[in-house]
Amino acid sequence: MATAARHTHTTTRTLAPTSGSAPVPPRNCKRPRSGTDTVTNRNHESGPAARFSVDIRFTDRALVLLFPAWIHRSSRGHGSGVMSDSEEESHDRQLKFVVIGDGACGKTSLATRFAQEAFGKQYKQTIGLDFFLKRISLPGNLNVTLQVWDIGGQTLGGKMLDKYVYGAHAVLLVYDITNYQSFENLEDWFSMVKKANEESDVQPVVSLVGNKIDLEHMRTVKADKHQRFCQENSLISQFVSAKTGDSVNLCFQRVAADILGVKLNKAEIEQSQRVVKADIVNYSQDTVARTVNPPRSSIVSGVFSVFLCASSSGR
Ligand SMILES: Nc1nc2c(ncn2[C@@H]2O[C@H](COP(=O)(O)OP(=O)(O)OP(=O)(O)O)[C@@H](O)[C@H]2O)c(=O)[nH]1
Repeated sequence: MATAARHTHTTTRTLAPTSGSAPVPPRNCKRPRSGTDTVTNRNHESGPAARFSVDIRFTDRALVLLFPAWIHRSSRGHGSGVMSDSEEESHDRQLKFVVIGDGACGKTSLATRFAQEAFGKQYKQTIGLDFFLKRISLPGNLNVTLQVWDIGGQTLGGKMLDKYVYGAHAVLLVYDITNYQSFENLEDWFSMVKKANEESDVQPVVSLVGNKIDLEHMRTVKADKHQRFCQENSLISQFVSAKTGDSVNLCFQRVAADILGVKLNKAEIEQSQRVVKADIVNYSQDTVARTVNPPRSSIVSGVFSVFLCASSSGR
């Protein structure tokens, strides 16, 4: 992750529990502000433990989130702030996972299922960026904390997207298996990933993730199309359901294991394929807004105000 660059600014923001409202943009957007602001982040647990400060560092190329040390060592994501002495002493490796793909393909649901073991039927568009933390264990007593950056589907073509992606250890390219357009648009998302990391020494491990496999009967993207895309681009192939939890943990574990050169055995793979029984619902096309990305020229990118400010000062 890049930390040194010509123009480096640091500011601190306090991430507060959920309420669903978007952050208020600062009045002067010429430069990143320093000091502490309160950002309302809908994906964070409520309660005092969910409140913590994050240093945000802007560089020419990247946006870097610096989490407080206790979060790095905490065993649960999103601020379960109670630690034992032994936890205090351990220090995990952190990996940055960026989750991208069209709006409504299920990125937030995937991250929420993974980090919080929860699923919401209602669609709430992610504005800009949201993030989650979760510690996982890999074979060989290897603990690793995953920073999951959930990028709003409307950011494609926006100014900040390459900064979010730069320096990622892993990129999950997510599409909805019932929505062909969301698969087709992955070409654009993938091109952006390659461009963003052109000058980076480390290239991310990229995985193609077909989500909503609980809706197999509505599939419009054939599995062989998915496999071909993986073969042509050397991607890790995965199918998941954020709704049922099918293969969600495995999805993150496989990629983390690949990055760290760890082999998962059959028992570990089977254990990670835990499925939650879900009701079969009549999945009406009208009930879920399909915000497939429009042509590039008409994209309006909405991001946290602080990130827009960084954009205008970083170049
Ligand atoms: N049936 C089914 N529905 C899902 C699944 N994953 C997500 N959804 C639904 O799809 C809708 C969109 O999910 P989100 O996770 O908000 O999508 P997103 O990709 O984060 O969307 P943006 O914030 O616009 O980028 C929601 O109504 C979810 O409940 C899944 O695995 N199966």
